Amino acid sequence: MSKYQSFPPINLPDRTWPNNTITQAPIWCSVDLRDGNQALINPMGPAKKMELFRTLLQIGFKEIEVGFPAASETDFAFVRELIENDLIPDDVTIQVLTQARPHLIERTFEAIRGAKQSIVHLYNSTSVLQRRVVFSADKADVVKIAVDGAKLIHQLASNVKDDTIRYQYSPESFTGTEMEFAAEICDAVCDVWQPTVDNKAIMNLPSTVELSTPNVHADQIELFCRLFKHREQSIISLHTHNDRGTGIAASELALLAGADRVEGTLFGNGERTGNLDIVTMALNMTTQGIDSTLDFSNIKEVRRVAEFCTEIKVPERMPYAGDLVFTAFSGSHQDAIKKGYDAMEETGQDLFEVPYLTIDPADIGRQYDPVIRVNSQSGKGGVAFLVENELGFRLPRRLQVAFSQVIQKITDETGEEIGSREIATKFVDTYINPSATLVYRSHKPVECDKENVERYQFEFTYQGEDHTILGEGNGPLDACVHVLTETFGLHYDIKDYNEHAMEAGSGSSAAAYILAQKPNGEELFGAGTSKSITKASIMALVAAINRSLST
Ligand SMILES: CC(=O)SCCNC(=O)CCNC(=O)[C@H](O)C(C)(C)COP(=O)(O)OP(=O)(O)OC[C@H]1O[C@@H](n2cnc3c(N)ncnc32)[C@H](O)[C@@H]1OP(=O)(O)O
Ligand SMILES: CC(C)C(=O)C(=O)O
Repeated sequence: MSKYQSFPPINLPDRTWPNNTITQAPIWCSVDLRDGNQALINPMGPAKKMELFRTLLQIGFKEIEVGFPAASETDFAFVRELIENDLIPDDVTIQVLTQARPHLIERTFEAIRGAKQSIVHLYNSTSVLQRRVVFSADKADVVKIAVDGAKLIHQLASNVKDDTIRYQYSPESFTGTEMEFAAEICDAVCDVWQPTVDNKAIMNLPSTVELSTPNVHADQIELFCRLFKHREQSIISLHTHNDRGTGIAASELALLAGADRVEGTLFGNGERTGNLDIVTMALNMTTQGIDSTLDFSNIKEVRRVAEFCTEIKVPERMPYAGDLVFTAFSGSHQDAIKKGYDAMEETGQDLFEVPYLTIDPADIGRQYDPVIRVNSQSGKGGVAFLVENELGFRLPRRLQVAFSQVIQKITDETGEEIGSREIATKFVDTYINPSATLVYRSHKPVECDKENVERYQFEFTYQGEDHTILGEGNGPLDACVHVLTETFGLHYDIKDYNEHAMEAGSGSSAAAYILAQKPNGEELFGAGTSKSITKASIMALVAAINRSLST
């Protein structure tokens, strides 16, 4: 016999879940303060618990498992503090976990005394393996543990006035349990609790350990729902762990299979490989146009609190929240992202359609500017994107190509990433303010009696000497070209010209780009920016000439 064996498939040829789609958010329950906390090297103290609780409220959780109060004094005191200081909003229900042992159940009820509404969460393990090696119990013994626990809970709850207590049962290690037995034990618990359609019990079906592919998990949920007699009177809840790295997929498919509720934690903290990551699952819904009901519009703050409370860092590649997930280094990605943003701006469309991005980073409080970073693997698109972001210049295509070669040379030499500020500075130094032999001071129109000819008076400083010169042409730029050729012997033709208005607030109203050509065929770009488009274009021409003079 080999050391490992494959997980047996579920015999469900008429499964329906593959034809379903997720159309609405489930009921979410955060278990950060319980399952998340019990898995920490340093479990949270009261202050951290309170900070995390407040953050969970801000995110919008309406059900929060606040601890295992019978297991620890810290948890007990925390639950008391929430209740006694009236810190639980009216629309939020706290949940507390207990084993099916009388002294623990009794202590749990002491903890929740006075709560406006609470969920008492009873669990015992039901899997084949745990029955054999942990409890040395047969099925009947395991059902008895659950039923005895359920009876005591029912009895203690009936002493609490106003019916403020709801019931939850978890056949822990559900995924390693025979589905017939899981349904049998849940039905036995429900026979005690007598849930109704208006007052449902929660049946939480934990993938305590993730044992199979997500489709098998979905089969298990669908089959359970068929076998379970109290389906109509129950909320079916999921609690996936991530041992195979597919906890989110398992929960998503299990929603298709009929589940109503999902337990999980922020960024997937929890035992071993962690619980289901609610942030990712919720934002996956957002990207499908579904209102997740949770607010992650400031994901950086959620991450800060989670990292502080758990002392665990969110990895760089973590969906939505990781430092690098809105960053494209490679050229073709950068090019496509830039084109995507440009196309959206041009069409003014609402639908977010940018290649390589599933969500608008701004929707979760992240910024556009780190979307693209540049290293030796980058191309013109990324460089141009950053120049536009930093300076507002929309470079013509040929200038994008030319400038990306300038940057490529730097990144090849250093072997490192180059920041957007550094790129912007390089652009300005190269194309706007190269070292100046020729300085443009001013120009103004003067009278001219020739037909179709304009005359201008220019002021230049050339090689340190000031000059006031008259020039003629079909416009100021043409007149300038003539003046520079005739007065200083600077013979340049204008091969290409582009201009655009700058974004409001940039301080300049226009940008101009000129590709100037020397008689020997050499071509040089220059750029200029000014409130006057004419000035911007003369400055661009002068910048191109200065570049040629300095090489
Ligand atoms: C999958 C999950 O995450 S479940 C939640 C797990 N969380 C925790 O365990 C964190 C807090 N736990 C604790 O502080 C402790 O385990 C306590 C206080 C709950 C119990 O402590 P102890 O009484 O020392 O028992 P211990 O932790 O060793 O538990 C094992 C005993 O509980 C029994 N047991 C375990 N789970 C259950 C259950 N759900 N219902 C009834 N009995 C149970 C076991 O059979 C075993 O009994 P035995 O000692 O007669 O063999
Ligand atoms: C108590 C249950 C829900 C649990 O934490 C698990 O099975 O992982």
